[in-house]
Amino acid sequence: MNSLRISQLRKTFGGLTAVNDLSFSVEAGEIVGLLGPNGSGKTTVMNLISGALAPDAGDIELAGRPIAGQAPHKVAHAGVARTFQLVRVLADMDATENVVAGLAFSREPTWGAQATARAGELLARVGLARHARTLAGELTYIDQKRLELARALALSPRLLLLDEWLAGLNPSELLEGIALVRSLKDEGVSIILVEHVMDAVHSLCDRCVVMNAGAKIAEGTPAAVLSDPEVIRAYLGDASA
Ligand SMILES: Nc1ncnc2c1ncn2[C@@H]1O[C@H](COP(=O)(O)OP(=O)(O)OP(=O)(O)O)[C@@H](O)[C@H]1O
Repeated sequence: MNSLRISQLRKTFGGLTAVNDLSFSVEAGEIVGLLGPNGSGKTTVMNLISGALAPDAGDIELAGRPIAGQAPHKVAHAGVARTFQLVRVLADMDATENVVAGLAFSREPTWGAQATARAGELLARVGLARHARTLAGELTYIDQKRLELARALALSPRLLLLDEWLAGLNPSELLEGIALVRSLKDEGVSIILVEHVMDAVHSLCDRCVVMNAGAKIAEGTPAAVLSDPEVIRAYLGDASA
């Protein structure tokens, strides 16, 4: 049971309410798109789920266990892994070592030859087999994104948080990326996708939650929410601001 339940989640920064009584859930093997204009609170929600930030109020439960306000390593052990909007890799270590570092922090840590072999499998999975010994800092931007995903998968996540992971890919890389994300869903991983690439949202998301100014303004299938007048107004208002 990989489901995530978020209820009445709230986070303020000084006088600004970045997340305003937000509630939604993600079922096992479901991909939920978290959408909204710039500054609507999406990354803050990801930070609250992963433990990078503690909420001011509200509950977050993963597979029935409360995780809100716990330290990031505890949340990771509970089964939450993430990629970042701005890629974070260990630049002076090679791709294999980056993934081995992830494996050391997983729920069932592995080291040595077993970890190296597992890292090789994960690198192959994300299309990086030929760069196993390339320094992470020397990888292209796209390959660093792949590496970050391999490291997230090293945690054997129940829930994967993808923050604009498909942004900046060329059309063929995008198709590969979409197929990869879909294969994770097929394995039962629950996924929250923060994404501005609408082709990806349409083809991957079972459901979308749309935020504006910290609050949920719509929830439903990609087609339904993206034709919702309030959603269109929120995006156009943002674009013309
Ligand atoms: N650490 C922080 N301190 C103060 N304000 C913050 C902090 N983090 C986010 N905010 C503010 O909270 C609001 C929501 O920001 P957030 O980054 O969550 O939005 P977003 O929807 O992810 O935006 P984008 O699509 O541009 O990444 C913004 O007004 C932002 O300036």
